[in-house]
Amino acid sequence: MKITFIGGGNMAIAMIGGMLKQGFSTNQIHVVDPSEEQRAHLSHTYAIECSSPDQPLLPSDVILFAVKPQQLQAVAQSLCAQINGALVISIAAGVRADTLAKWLDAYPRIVRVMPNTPALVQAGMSGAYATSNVTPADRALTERMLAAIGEMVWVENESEIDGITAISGSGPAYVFYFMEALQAAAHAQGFAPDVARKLAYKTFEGAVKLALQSEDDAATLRKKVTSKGGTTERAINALETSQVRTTIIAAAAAAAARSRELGEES
Ligand SMILES: NC(=O)C1=CN([C@@H]2O[C@H](COP(=O)(O)OP(=O)(O)OC[C@H]3O[C@@H](n4cnc5c(N)ncnc54)[C@H](OP(=O)(O)O)[C@@H]3O)[C@@H](O)[C@H]2O)C=CC1
Ligand SMILES: O=C(O)[C@@H]1CCC=N1
Repeated sequence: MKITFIGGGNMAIAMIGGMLKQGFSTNQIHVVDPSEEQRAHLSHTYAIECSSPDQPLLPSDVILFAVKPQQLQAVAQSLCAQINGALVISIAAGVRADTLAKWLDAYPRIVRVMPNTPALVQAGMSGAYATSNVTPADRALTERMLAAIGEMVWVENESEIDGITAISGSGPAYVFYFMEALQAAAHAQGFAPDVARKLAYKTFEGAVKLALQSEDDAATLRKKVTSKGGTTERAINALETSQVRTTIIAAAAAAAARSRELGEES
């Protein structure tokens, strides 16, 4: 399988890094990016071949669009004549498959994927939607690629990709936000930055590990930490009073709405 990434930014790097660690070889991956500095960085770090957008595409089984949603129309139209029967995958937030198909002169075989950056450490979570002309072999190709960077689910309705974007696509940023806050809290308790970081990160690691291995749901695990009249109860009460739970749900809804909006704008 040969894959050409169109765009070598943050998400492409996370996918490529994860794929290379999981058995893909450097000659299976090619990247097109306009920045000479970015191409040099990718070639140097991952030993993969990179080219600029004005050079012809190399023959590929998969052409994966990893540019910003606002860049996708111009980029897709400029490459339309060079798709040559490859499976087209787009990871751009919001942009609908039929919109991309139109920019590619009614190209029929398109899969929309919403990955996330933990792909870099093979702990990614991706959602995928296939248009009706995507073949079983195309699905298998997509699954092979996504299995290398973590877990994946197929969705039947394209609109579900907006929800996936809001939860697992953007989700790592919400988690990092909470980690930043916990680290700041540790610092406020007088711990040095390196100790504060360790306390916060290891607490996340331990809680996630426990939740993944436990038969208890998250609410039960939380209650097991919360002694009656104790310290955790005070903290959880403060979170509830500040409506943190409601705010997280509203934040994810705002992300899903932005995904739909990006679809309307494109
Ligand atoms: N970051 C994330 O966690 C996730 C991102 N996504 C989606 O992935 C896509 C990429 O996001 P992200 O990696 O964060 O963005 P980046 O801006 O980091 O990467 C996009 C890259 O595409 C390059 N580019 C611009 N024009 C062209 C062109 N003509 N040909 C080839 N490459 C080009 C950009 O170069 P330059 O900067 O010079 O313009 C940039 O290096 C977006 O559509 C986003 O919605 C999906 C899931 C998660
Ligand atoms: O913020 C964004 O728009 C992209 C999509 C999901 C994560 N990053």
